[in-house]
Amino acid sequence: MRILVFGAGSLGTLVGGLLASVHDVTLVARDPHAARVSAAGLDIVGAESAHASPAATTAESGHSADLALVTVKSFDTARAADALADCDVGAVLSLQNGLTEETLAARLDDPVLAGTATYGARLVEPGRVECTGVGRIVLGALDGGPDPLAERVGKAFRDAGINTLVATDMPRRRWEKLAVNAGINAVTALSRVENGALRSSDANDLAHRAARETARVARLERVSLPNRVAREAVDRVVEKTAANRSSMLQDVAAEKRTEVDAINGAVVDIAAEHGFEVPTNRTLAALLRAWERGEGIH
Ligand SMILES: NC(=O)C1=CN([C@@H]2O[C@H](COP(=O)(O)OP(=O)(O)OC[C@H]3O[C@@H](n4cnc5c(N)ncnc54)[C@H](O)[C@@H]3O)[C@@H](O)[C@H]2O)C=CC1
Ligand SMILES: CC(C)(CO)C(=O)C(=O)O
Repeated sequence: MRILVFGAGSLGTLVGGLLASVHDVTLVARDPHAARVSAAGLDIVGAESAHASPAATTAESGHSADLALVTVKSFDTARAADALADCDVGAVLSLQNGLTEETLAARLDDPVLAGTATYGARLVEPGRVECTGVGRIVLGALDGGPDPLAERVGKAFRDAGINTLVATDMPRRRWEKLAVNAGINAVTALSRVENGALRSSDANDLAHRAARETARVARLERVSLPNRVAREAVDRVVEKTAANRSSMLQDVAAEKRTEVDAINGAVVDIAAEHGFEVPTNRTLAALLRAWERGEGIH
């Protein structure tokens, strides 16, 4: 399969590097990473280890591929979609956090698949990515149900040794992941604690409230996600990732823009479309945006 990875930073470089063992992969990245991969290939270290030699470029458009993976941060999705509109791709798959597939689907005529990733990745330096945890890619039709295209993409991932599940219930899975991220990411980022601190602190209640509100909005969107399931998902992920610093906490610590708009912000916006108020998500989003503005992050 010819695969374009749009936005090869941490996750895109790891997944693209693994896919390159059996597929024809091109990374769209920024220099000096793109130049380094073009010249000397890339090293995957940590929980996975390999040397891979995908093509790499800084050119955003004009590509042709069977599949485009979108791995930019959620706030760069619209720009990625506009660049992909000038590429000839058979399908698009997002592995991002937050609700980004709608942005892609609204701007592209190509079929858009939904995906989630629990692999951990960190770009250590140009040309070198660390796999900080072997997780799983889950992908499937954006609206749910069986999908031959998703099956083909899933097989291509598995052929490259990537732990992959093709799911027929992506709407529920996306909203459950959104509930987890809405609860854990914003609360840990604002209180500057590891995920495990949510086991016992007052912040635990805040995370549960954000997740329950997200479940309520999912149901308004006709996605079956009971409050209890969303709350238990938060508790399960807190237990499994107790020692982790959430991606949003890492962004705040590095004084980088967060993905709050595609997580808590998306919950607020979709709730508003239904005339529904989500005060916990609204407050969390407002605090994070106030921090971003205060830091001068755009
Ligand atoms: N890193 C991880 O372990 C995981 C990340 N994710 C999600 O995956 C997404 C990506 O995360 P990371 O890889 O950590 O972010 P990252 O910031 O390391 O990578 C994104 C890359 O896209 C590049 N990019 C953005 N616009 C571009 C453009 N127009 N042309 C070329 N390159 C462009 C950036 O330069 C950056 O290197 C996020 O939504 C994140 O939440 C999900 C699961 C795990
Ligand atoms: C699951 C969780 C909360 C793990 O830290 C995550 O997805 C993130 O940090 O973005």
